[in-house]
Amino acid sequence: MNLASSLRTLTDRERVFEFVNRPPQSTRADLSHGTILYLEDITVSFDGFRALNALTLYVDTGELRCIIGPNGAGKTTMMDVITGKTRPDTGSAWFGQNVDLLRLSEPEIAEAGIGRKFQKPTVFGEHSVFENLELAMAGDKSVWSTLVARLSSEQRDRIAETLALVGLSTEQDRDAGSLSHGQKQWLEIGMLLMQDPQLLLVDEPVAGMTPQEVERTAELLVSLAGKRSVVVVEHDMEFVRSIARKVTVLHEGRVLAEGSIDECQNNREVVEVYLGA
Ligand SMILES: Nc1ncnc2c1ncn2[C@@H]1O[C@H](COP(=O)(O)OP(=O)(O)OP(=O)(O)O)[C@@H](O)[C@H]1O
Repeated sequence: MNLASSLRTLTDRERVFEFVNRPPQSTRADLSHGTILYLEDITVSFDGFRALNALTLYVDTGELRCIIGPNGAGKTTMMDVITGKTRPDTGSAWFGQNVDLLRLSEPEIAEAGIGRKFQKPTVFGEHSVFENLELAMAGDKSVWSTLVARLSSEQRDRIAETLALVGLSTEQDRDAGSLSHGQKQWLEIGMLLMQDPQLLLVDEPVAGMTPQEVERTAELLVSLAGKRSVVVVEHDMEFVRSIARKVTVLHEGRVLAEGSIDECQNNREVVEVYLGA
C-alpha cells in the first residue's frame, strides 16, 4: 500500500483518527483558570442502568491523572463522554473555560485538542515508523500534498522530535509491523502527538507489556505531562504508583475516592470494592 492509499484508509477509520476528518475551524481551550477538564453531574444510562451516576471530576492543566476502579465502574464510559462518543443524559462537560464538549462532534473534540489512545495499537504495519508519523501529521489537510511531494524541513524536525520523545529514533526506518507490542504503543502515542493535543486520554497503556516496556511507558507519560494534561485509565497498580501524583477511584459511575495513591490504597471503601479482591 502506498502512502496515499494508507491515508485514505486512515480517513475511513471510525475511531482513533477522527482528527483526520476534522473541520477546518479550530477551537482551542482557554486554560487560564488552570483547569483543563470539567465534568459535572454527568449521568449516562443504558436501558435504565446508570453507567455514570452524577459523576463530577476536574483535571488540572498539565496534570497526569490516573483513573482506577473495578470492572464496570464507568471508566470507559467517562472517556466516551469526554470524546463525544457517548452523550450524557444530564450534566456538563467543558474543555477549559470555553469549549462545551457536549455541543461538539467527535471530530470537533479531537480538533479542539483532545487525543485518545485506545488499548489496542492500530499502526500501519506495512509502513515505516517514520511514515506512520507522517500519515498522522497528514491529519492536517495542508500536509496532504506533501505525501506526494516532499516534507518541509520543519515537518521533518517535528517527526524527528516526536521519534525522540517516544524513543523510536533508531527504529524510524523499520516497518511498524515488526515493532514489539510496546514499541507499537509508543508509536501510536507519537501519532497522536503529531496532532499536538492539549489533553491526552490513554486507555490501559501497559497491558501486555514487558517490565522494561512498562518502565519506559511510565517515563514517557510522565514526560508528556506538564506541557499537556494526561489522563490514564489503568488497572496495573504498580504502574499507577510509578506515575501518578493524583488518583481518582471510580465505582458505580461516580468518584469513590480521590487523592494520592497512598490515600486511595488506604481508603477502606476502596479496599473493599477494588483493591481487596
Ligand atoms: N453500550 C452499552 N450498553 C449497555 N451497557 C453498557 C454499554 N456500555 C457500557 N455499559 C455498561 O456500563 C457499565 C460501565 O461500563 P464501562 O465500560 O464504562 O466500565 P469500565 O470501568 O471501563 O470497566 P472495565 O474496567 O471493565 O473496562 C458496565 O456495567 C457496562 O456493562
